[in-house]
Amino acid sequence: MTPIKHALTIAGTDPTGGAGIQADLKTFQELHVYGMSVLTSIVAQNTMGVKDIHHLPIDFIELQLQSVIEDIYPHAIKTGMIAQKEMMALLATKLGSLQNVPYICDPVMMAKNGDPLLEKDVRSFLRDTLVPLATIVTPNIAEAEDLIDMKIDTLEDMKKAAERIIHELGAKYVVIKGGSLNGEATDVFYGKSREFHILDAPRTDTKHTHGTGCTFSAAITSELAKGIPIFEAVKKAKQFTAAAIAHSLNIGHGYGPTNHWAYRLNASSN
Ligand SMILES: Nc1ncnc2c1ncn2[C@@H]1O[C@H](COP(=O)(O)OP(=O)(O)O)[C@@H](O)[C@H]1O
Ligand SMILES: Cc1ncc(COP(=O)(O)O)c(N)n1
Repeated sequence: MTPIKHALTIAGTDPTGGAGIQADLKTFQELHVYGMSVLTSIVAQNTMGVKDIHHLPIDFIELQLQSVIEDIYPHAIKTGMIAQKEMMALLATKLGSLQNVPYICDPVMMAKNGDPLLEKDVRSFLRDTLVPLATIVTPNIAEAEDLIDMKIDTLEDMKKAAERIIHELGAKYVVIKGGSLNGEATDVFYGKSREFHILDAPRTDTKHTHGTGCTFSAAITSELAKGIPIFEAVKKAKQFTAAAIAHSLNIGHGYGPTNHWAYRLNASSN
């Protein structure tokens, strides 16, 4: 029997189930990894936007993390919405002390409608604390622009930004997600081997992309938990997310959620 792999997400919540912790757990389950979660912030949000955010006390985040680690040791860990400097400092200490656990840093900054999940003044702290520890960091265009303070309009810009994220900020690998640029849905993968890989998928003409970034990074986390090599993990995550967007559910009144079970249905019909 294949041994069970466990993945942990440390992130904020989305009560409508499309993004944040909820999207991560659905993705882990679909990719046959046992999912665990540590909550950082409880977010009153839906597909239309963010109404309010309640941050959990630092001691309580630490206690949740300790409760998981001492009992069911994760094979991979991702962070999503980490909104306060104190949270970043705690997680940098804790994640820095874990040996050989792949760490996927999704530098979440805002919801799909543009509402902030992370205030501007703490973004540089994220860049300096968590990003350098990452096995892979997964910014979208706006997040990459923020991390290295440069405008990104073209594929060439994405490649330059990827180089700077690796060589200046210190993550091992990066995938910059091009979902918000025009044309195909093109992402750029780059890392310590200094090779670029361009990941293309046809763009689905839809506004229902709430939670795509969370889903993508959670899928990478699942594959790394299974011990899959990093570029293979990113390719699988791209396919998983593309299927989830292509078969999005058309529910809610704003930027609707993706379909986390679409990849499974596609796979079983092939
Ligand atoms: N309309 C779309 N059609 C197909 N793929 C998409 C679309 N929008 C985003 N993607 C893909 O979904 C993944 C998540 O990207 P993106 O939506 O840019 O992240 P975020 O949610 O962090 O803004 C990337 O692989 C991106 O290329
Ligand atoms: C708690 C939380 N985390 C992240 C996102 C962004 O999601 P995405 O960029 O995947 O649409 C969100 N809306 N809420």
